[in-house]
Amino acid sequence: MSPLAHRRFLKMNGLGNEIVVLDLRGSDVRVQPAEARAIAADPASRFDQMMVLHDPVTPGTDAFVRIYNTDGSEAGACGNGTRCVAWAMLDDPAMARPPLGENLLLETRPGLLAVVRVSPVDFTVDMGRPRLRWDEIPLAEPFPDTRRIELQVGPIDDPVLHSPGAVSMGNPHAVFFVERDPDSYDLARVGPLLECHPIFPDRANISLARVLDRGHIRLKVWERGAGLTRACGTAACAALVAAARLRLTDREATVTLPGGDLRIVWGEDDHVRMTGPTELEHEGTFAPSLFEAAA
Ligand SMILES: N[C@@H](CCC[C@H](N)C(=O)O)C(=O)O
Repeated sequence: MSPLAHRRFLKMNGLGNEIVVLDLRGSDVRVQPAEARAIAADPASRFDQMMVLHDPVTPGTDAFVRIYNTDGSEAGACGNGTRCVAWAMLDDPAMARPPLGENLLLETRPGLLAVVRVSPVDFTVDMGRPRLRWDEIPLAEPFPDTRRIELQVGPIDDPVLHSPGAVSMGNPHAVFFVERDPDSYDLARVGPLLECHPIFPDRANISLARVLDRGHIRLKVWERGAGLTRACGTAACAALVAAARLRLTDREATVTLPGGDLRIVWGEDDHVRMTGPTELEHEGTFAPSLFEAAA
């Protein structure tokens, strides 16, 4: 039987980005990709990302968090999920471990994330420094300037999408700036092709960004390993960074996604901070039968 059978989980969302939080602290259980896919396929535990809590690795941190996409792949970062983890670790009766104050320090594969509570359900996450060098993103070939990389969709002399900014927020992002409403593009069709384009050796999250004014971006995201989602925190950070690098916006903006608004600030200390809400939907336990096909 899978060690995940009968485990309790929380189904949450961050602006409609579907998140499952699973606490594996105190055990050495690791989620296998097939188990993650089985959990995502069940309507009760459907997720865009599953945030799995493990015992802290670095002294002074509150937990080590592994992040799984719907397709079972692991992601280095998830902004909306990080806020949900913070809520769970502070407020869920089974996951909260006093004495935790109102702040947390979480660790993920790429680094540390400091989280500050700003209301009962809103959190600010310090998402760290954007990585902008081609080999850090990573891209498959050298681009001295990642503000606009050579990549286009459509006819060579009249592309539909072209020259995205490339940014890593702990995970790879390509941000295409568009003139029309992002909903008027068929992102469900071009997203999978761009996600797996050979220029992105680790695949990439693909965003369409329309700058409404210097403090406001409208964004739609095709997520690596998860598809179209209602919100993506790291994509919102990447879009603000890509836009500010091109002087299209200031270093602070509201990013409006299908699920709602995130406030993003790229500070003078080079750290990107994201503020947004969390919502608890329900809790549940994984039925053993969920994992039969995954065994
Ligand atoms: N929804 C997340 C980002 C999820 C990770 C992504 N699909 C990847 O593989 O990098 C967010 O809120 O940041």
